[in-house]
Amino acid sequence: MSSTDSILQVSGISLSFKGVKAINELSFDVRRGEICALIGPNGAGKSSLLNVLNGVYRFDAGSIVFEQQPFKRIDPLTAARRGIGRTFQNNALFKKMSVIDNILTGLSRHLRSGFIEQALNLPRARREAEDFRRQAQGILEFLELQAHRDVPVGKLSYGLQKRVELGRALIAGPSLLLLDEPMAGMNAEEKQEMARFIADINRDLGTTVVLIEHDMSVVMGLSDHVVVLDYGRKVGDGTPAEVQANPDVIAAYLGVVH
Ligand SMILES: Nc1ncnc2c1ncn2[C@@H]1O[C@H](COP(=O)(O)OP(=O)(O)OP(=O)(O)O)[C@@H](O)[C@H]1O
Repeated sequence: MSSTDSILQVSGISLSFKGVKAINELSFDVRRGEICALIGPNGAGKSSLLNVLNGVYRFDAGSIVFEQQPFKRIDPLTAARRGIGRTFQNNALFKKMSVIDNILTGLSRHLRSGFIEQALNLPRARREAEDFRRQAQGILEFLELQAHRDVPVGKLSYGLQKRVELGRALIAGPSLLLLDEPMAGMNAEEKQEMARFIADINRDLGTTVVLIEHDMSVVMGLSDHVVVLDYGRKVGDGTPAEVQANPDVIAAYLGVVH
């Protein structure tokens, strides 16, 4: 793979918490336009890795190149501005706010008008607000959430709430979308729907996706590329079929109940 094919190059990164190596000399590439799944037993370092990739944690060693630009001291705001979107394991939506207003919170980092302009509802702030609502409307349609537009998020089913969270990450137009267990806690039907939306985002919007998922049938059906972690180290990297046949991966999973 040439370097222009890859959107993300992780080279030899390590991260420790008081002597615990959460990530240990990890290297892998994510190809532009692919869906890459991160799998591995509990505590393998998957969430820590997503936290490194969107600037929540700072890695101790190694290097990361995103969109041909190195990043060392990136923070979540800069990561978002550079095109890295993220959802979390436990969603952090505003339960009393409507679906559309929750989705709009995903744009607050992109405001061009200042606080005073917004408070006084000056023309630039007004135009910006209209622009943002149009974008949110587009996301609602894409994720088939129009019927729930004005409903407080807390009144929606769990599966729909997770879809709103996806919309909130999507409205900022990320080129790389990091999803931390997007199907956790869902029933089979909700999982299938979420998998369909992730595939649609990837195909129709061209968004590269890196996701953490425990359900192997979802991973195998949805991803182009699978990276397997165990104790912070990479133990497998390839297509779903390659990874499934890898003896090290089988060993890492033996006896592990997910
Ligand atoms: N903020 C933190 N402080 C201290 N230790 C941490 C912190 N975050 C993660 N760890 C440790 O780093 C290791 C990797 O944890 P991490 O949550 O990244 O694993 P994971 O693969 O995402 O697990 P899970 O599937 O359970 O979410 C674990 O030993 C964990 O206890």
